[in-house]
Amino acid sequence: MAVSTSKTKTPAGAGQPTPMMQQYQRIKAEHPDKLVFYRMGDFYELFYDDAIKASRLLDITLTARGQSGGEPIKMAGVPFHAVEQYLARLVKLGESVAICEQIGDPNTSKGPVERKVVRVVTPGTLTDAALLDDKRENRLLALNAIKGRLGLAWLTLSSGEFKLMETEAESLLSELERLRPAEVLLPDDLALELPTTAGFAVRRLPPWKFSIDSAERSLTRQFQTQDLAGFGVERAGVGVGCAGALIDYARDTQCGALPHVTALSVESPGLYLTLDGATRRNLELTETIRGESHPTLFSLLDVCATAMGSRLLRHWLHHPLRRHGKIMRRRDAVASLVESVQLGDLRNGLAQIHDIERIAARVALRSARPRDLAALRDSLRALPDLAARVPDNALLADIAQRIVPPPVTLALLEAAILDEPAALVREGGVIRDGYDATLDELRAIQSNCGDFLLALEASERARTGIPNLRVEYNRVHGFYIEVTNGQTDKVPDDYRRRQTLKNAERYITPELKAFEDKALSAQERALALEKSLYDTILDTLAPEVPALQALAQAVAALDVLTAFADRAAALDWTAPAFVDEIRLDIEGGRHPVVEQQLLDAGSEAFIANDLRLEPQRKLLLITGPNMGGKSTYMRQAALIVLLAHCGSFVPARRACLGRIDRIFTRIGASDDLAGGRSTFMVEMTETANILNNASEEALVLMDEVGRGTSTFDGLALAWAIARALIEKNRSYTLFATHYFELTRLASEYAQVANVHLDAVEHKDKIVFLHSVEEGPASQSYGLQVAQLAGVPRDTIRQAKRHLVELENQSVGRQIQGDLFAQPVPVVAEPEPHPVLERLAALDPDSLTPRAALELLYELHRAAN
Ligand SMILES: Nc1ncnc2c1ncn2[C@@H]1O[C@H](COP(=O)(O)OP(=O)(O)OP(=O)(O)O)[C@@H](O)[C@H]1O
Repeated sequence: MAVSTSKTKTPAGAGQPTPMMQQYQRIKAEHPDKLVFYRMGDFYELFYDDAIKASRLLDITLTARGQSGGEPIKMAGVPFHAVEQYLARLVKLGESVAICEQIGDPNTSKGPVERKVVRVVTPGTLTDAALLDDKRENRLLALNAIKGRLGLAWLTLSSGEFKLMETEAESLLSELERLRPAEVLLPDDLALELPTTAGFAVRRLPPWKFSIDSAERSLTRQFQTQDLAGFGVERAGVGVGCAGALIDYARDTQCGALPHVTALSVESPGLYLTLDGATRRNLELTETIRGESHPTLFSLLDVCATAMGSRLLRHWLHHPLRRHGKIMRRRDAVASLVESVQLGDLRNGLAQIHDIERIAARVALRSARPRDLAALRDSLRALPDLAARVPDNALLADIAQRIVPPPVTLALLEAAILDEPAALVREGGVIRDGYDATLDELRAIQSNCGDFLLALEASERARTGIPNLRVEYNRVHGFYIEVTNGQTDKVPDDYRRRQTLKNAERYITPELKAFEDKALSAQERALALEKSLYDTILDTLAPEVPALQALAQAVAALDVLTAFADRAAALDWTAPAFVDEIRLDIEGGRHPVVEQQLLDAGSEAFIANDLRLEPQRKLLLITGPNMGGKSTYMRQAALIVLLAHCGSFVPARRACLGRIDRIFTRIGASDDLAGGRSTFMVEMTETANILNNASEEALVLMDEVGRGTSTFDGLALAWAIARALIEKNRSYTLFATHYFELTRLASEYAQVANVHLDAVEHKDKIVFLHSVEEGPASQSYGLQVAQLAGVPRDTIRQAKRHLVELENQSVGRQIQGDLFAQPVPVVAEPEPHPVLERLAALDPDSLTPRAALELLYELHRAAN
């Protein structure tokens, strides 16, 4: 727990606020929605409500100091040297912080030292290495919706990537899942509920910030262009408005320009396979359903040697390509890498490369530290060797061509920066000897210091006859001559006492004083000179930033392709083939993550399975016992398709993929309690999305749809949904179900086939075979699985008895058979109403008028 002990002026006195508090209030008024970290000496202090909030969020002590306007001033503080760790925590909690530094000189200023907000830290605009996750992009996103059109613009400040798109308003949630922003900006008059559990901070801005006019002004100013014609954004009006709001916001947070954000590009929706939010979650691409980072497809594949590679891999997994041409370029590059004898060396070479992308951004933002520049230099130096190892292939040759170090940058860094520079410029020890003559001279004065002191010591010993006299230096007292107490009577007249110790006296002489002045001023001047040389180096590097960013992208792509090759070789994956047809043909397919888990656990080997879908066989009804492997089989199909579309090899013996435009999944039960939707409601919302949007090129996975409601409702729904998928959507469909009745669809439709996962009973135990066979399953083994799970034997026995009763009843009534008799299912035969029974039984001709009237009253009573 940090306790503020700042000794600087306390805001004191009742009545009028002190000048310092007036200054604080002025600054706070400009940042009402942020926590203001107000620098006071060695602390950042927070006041009033900010202090209360920070003390709660950061668990720091809340104090009160002095009064302002008759009220005690609440205050909390954090030490300046630990500020990063507090910022990291606040930003994680979605807070934004304005950092207000002392920029005036406390010794010369009258009244409070001049202070200014020098940067604003918000969740979506982080660039500090200490606050960023190496393996994840940090995105700021702005969105708006006008007349059913959704505009989105997003910026990754740590790389300069700036994009926009326009799409239908319904895509909002899936786009948020795809882009995973850290912070979202939207107009404050937009009536839109964003998911509260999505892990991003939300900031509402005045609507005019999103206007096209304002956006054009901000964007042309940013890019220094006359208009936006060169960016191809004319047809994305809502998106342009978002881009404008976003760039203004990002500039404000950095309190200055963003020189590395040099272009804006439009992302067209048809570029990637569409994956909705549920699908991304269900397939556990980068996070498990429980939100953990392991085991996922990403954790299996991420053997990238650089952080840039890891981030690009994450991006590729969420953006599988659609066009076969581009995919095959990547796949062929992976194939050449798999074949290459240099693969190991390439990976070692990549491991030498630091995070050029983020360093370049810090250069642009002028926050690059000396060690960033040293790391940049070492990385650039390693590039030619890396490029030389790239095997011969079209895409790889393109990449190799782009990983050439910019010669001027490398030469400058090699000449200017020490091999291992100090962490901070103000400590000195950053600029290499020989880079600047004046700096060399100033440094020579300091390093000659030692010789001078030794010579002076010898001559003073000779002059005074004091053999143990010493000439020394310390930071507090400067230079001095030390004489032990027994010898002080020998001290000459020109010695002036500087300090008295217990056993010795320390003196200074005019000669030593003159040397001290020269040495200390040389040191100060050297530090100031290093600082200004460093600033000039940053200036010189700034125009190179776009080239460094392009270079970083190329290194990242090489890294991901190399990681794909490593995985392909290590995990025995094969290159997929692509055809321009409707077909999905997988031989010996495996689920990559489940397979690895089985391997890690040392259990039985994963059973590979085939899958064939084509226009004459478009829907597979998958039956089989619980735990049989239905979900695994379905998910592995989606993962193989997705991996293939990323350019990776796939876990199969052979795979041939036709045209696919989307992957939909309706898998597993998940309550969306925060969104106020029950399991069944989530299930039906996802199903509605599929039925409304899946085309014949979509891959649809339906896992036990209908199980969230009563048996008959569920069965009837599953039946109708399957028919819609066959007749209307005609998508590639895998439909797992426990409703055996659905297996009859195969006799009704030629495009439907039954497959099942097998199990056998062995000595009252069930053994899962995990192999997919043609035809429907013969039984469900539900009770055996329950027994396996440890349900008490008594309960299992009772269940068995009840099962027999149920089966007898259902045979007697033949209820489920009716479902398939007609296109419109009759779910259950209703019990005949007593009134109807009575009416059916009577003979109207035999009734008197009076008896008829009485009967009418009687029936009326019965009906009510
Ligand atoms: N092909 C396979 N080879 C080896 N083990 C497998 C295979 N498929 C599945 N398994 C194992 O069986 C477990 C259960 O598989 P899965 O969840 O796919 O079953 P399921 O049929 O969907 O069950 P439920 O109907 O209860 O949802 C997996 O966690 C995995 O350990």
